[in-house]
Amino acid sequence: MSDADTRLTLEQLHCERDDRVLFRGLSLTARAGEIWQITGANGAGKTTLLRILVGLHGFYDGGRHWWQPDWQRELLYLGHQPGVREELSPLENLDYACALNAQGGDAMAGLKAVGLQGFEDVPAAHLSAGQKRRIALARLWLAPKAIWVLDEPYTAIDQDGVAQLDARIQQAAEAGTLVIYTSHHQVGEGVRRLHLAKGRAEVLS
Ligand SMILES: Nc1ncnc2c1ncn2[C@@H]1O[C@H](COP(=O)(O)OP(=O)(O)OP(=O)(O)O)[C@@H](O)[C@H]1O
Repeated sequence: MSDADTRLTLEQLHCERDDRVLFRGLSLTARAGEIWQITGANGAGKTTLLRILVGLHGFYDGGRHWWQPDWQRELLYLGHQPGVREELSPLENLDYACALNAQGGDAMAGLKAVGLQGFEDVPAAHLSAGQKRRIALARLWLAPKAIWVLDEPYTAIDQDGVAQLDARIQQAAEAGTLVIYTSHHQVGEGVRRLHLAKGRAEVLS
């Protein structure tokens, strides 16, 4: 691997919330084509770490991190909540998200890929939790981005959807995308693991 493959570097990151250390001394390098799963118990700091990485959690206590140049243009971030507007349809939600994030692609094809064909014009308020999550996930099937940061992407997704998402993540990584996600699922083969626990952050694989 060359330096050109480096997408993200963390150097001695340290974060406390409410006087509780979430992680300290967190250093790692994440490269193109790697898949990183962040694990840890509820409240361990997984969401906080992702929000720090994408610039949504401005205050933290030490260390630094930096991305490849132009990372914001290359970032596809899906937060802990599906982030859909209830009054809009899946198609409108996806168009809106793509416009906000400068992402192109065929929205209908994305919705079809996540099994929402036939629901494209139904207000999101009338959809199930899993279907709302699928609206957000449809972006993974649109124009490619070099960096995916996904907070609990498997939440509310059924077994077939989980298998499909696993395959999509693998496919993206094979095409060079760096994928970082949080999940309580078992860590898959070839996936690197960062575990947060009791103020410690350990790279386990
Ligand atoms: N809005 C907030 N204000 C203050 N502290 C918060 C806030 N949100 C979370 N925390 C604290 O930060 C810690 C880490 O929360 P975070 O959401 O990052 O955990 P997590 O590992 O993602 O948990 P989960 O698996 O439950 O999603 C928690 O212990 C919580 O007490």
